[in-house]
Amino acid sequence: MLLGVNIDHVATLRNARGVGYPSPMEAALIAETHGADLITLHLREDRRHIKDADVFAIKQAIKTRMNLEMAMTAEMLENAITVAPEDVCLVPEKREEVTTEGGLDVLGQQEKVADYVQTLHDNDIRVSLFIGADLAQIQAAFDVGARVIEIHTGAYADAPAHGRAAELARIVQAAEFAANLGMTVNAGHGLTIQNVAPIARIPQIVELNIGHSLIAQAVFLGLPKAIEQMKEAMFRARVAQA
Ligand SMILES: CC(=O)[C@@H](O)[C@H](O)COP(=O)(O)O
Ligand SMILES: NCC(=O)COP(=O)(O)O
Repeated sequence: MLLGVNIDHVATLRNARGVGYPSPMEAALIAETHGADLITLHLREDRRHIKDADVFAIKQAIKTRMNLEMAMTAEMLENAITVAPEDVCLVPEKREEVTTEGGLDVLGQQEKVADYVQTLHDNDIRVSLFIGADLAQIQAAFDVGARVIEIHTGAYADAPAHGRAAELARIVQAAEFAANLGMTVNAGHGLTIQNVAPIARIPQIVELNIGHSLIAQAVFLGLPKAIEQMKEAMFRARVAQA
């Protein structure tokens, strides 16, 4: 199981004072040196954390691969084609949101999503759609040509203890459904060292993208240790499940 380290919130800390540190570039290089299988970053329309210069510079510097998260806008599409990351993950964005609240509504905009998927594929960029654990949305993702999805685990992560099992069951069913379609299944959002194991035990999920909680842990433990702890938790869960 692969770990994508999302470095958005290194940029949040940097931007708090408008200085050049902590550097998202340095975080990306440390992360991939200490176990990250890929680097994920979300270039939001409002640039509240990651900036355009971060994306261009990090793409040149990393040795693993870049998973660039972006909204479906002409500006972001042009950026993606110029930067040419290995992966683009299309995510919904609302200016007023604190974080990504829901999955992409593929069903309600199939033609538009299909156009973005095709254009990115034509530029040799693999496309993942960030969607909720919703079978109709997964089918729509397949129908518009996407062969990778990232299941939004926020509802699971935010669920109260008595509601978590139901959210987990939805993710298990969604992962099985997507894998049966031949899709690559990733997952992410709100995952922590405390809640990651049940998600890591889902055999069809091949990659987790984790950012906020990992960077938070890094404040106290350092980034290498935080990554090591997360990979250990994922590995133990996987082995226990086997
Ligand atoms: C798409 C997703 O779940 C994460 O990448 C999240 O968007 C991180 O960025 P924010 O914390 O700014 O929402
Ligand atoms: N797509 C999920 C991601 O990249 C990281 O989300 P989070 O761990 O910051 O909530």
